[in-house]
Amino acid sequence: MAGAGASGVDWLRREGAGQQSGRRKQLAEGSLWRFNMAEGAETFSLREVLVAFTACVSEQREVRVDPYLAGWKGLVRFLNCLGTIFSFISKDAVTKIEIIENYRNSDQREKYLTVQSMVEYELANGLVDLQKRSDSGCRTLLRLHRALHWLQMFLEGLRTGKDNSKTSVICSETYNASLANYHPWIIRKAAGVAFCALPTRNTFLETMNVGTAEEAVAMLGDALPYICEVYKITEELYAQHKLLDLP
Ligand SMILES: CCCCCCCCCCCCC/C=C/[C@@H](O)[C@H](COP(=O)(O)O)NC(=O)CCCCCCCCCCCCCCC
Repeated sequence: MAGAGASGVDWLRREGAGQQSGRRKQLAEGSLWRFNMAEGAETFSLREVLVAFTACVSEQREVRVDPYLAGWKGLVRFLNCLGTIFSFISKDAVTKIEIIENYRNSDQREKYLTVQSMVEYELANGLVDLQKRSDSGCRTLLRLHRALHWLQMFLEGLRTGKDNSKTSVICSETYNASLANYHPWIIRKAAGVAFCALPTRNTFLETMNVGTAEEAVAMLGDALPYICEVYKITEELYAQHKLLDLP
């Protein structure tokens, strides 16, 4: 993939974005993700999150659900480290992650192995409500998918920002340009207040537990193309099936 690995940081190739290694096959099957997530409970490392997203896209360009959820779980852990002011956001993300995880643990788990198989299965079986809010996998994942767009822009803003830039400004600008369009006034207001509690860019990058701010920036540069790819494939799939406006 263009861009990935170009900076000479080889953690991505080692960890998941390289060839179809034995470990990647395990990742594809999902077992390792569930194991890791149970083990890794309290700590946060950006590396773990980014590795999860780099392992999402299969050779057939399908988006694997388990690493997708593992990536989000890691982000939620990070959000929890930032303080209770963010709990209303992490609670919502957890609810959505759990809805999809429950499908992955149900009798129909194989149908939810990839986003493509989930869409096909739910549409073919009339499980997607086009008129009103439901707990379908398609509708739930769409909320995370929209948030992934924000994440992509936010991480890019952090990566390219100046040393002394304000994380709160990067966060609110990217939020206003993406996710805010789907949120009512009250949520936008609460989010705006929470953003004010964010530390400066360099402190924020150091909180990611991957070394210095420069090392975190290099890692973001390596991983972002993979996050963009996950977003793009999902966006195209949802557009093709006219699912982008699910209530
Ligand atoms: C770094 C600071 C993180 C700021 C997070 C920015 C995103 C702000 C999202 C505000 C969401 C507020 C909570 C409620 C949302 C729901 O109304 C709304 C609609 O749901 P519904 O249709 O079921 O009613 N839900 C959503 O849009 C899904 C939101 C999911 C947000 C997950 C955000 C996780 C953020 C992780 C941050 C990690 C920072 C990156 C570091 C490497």
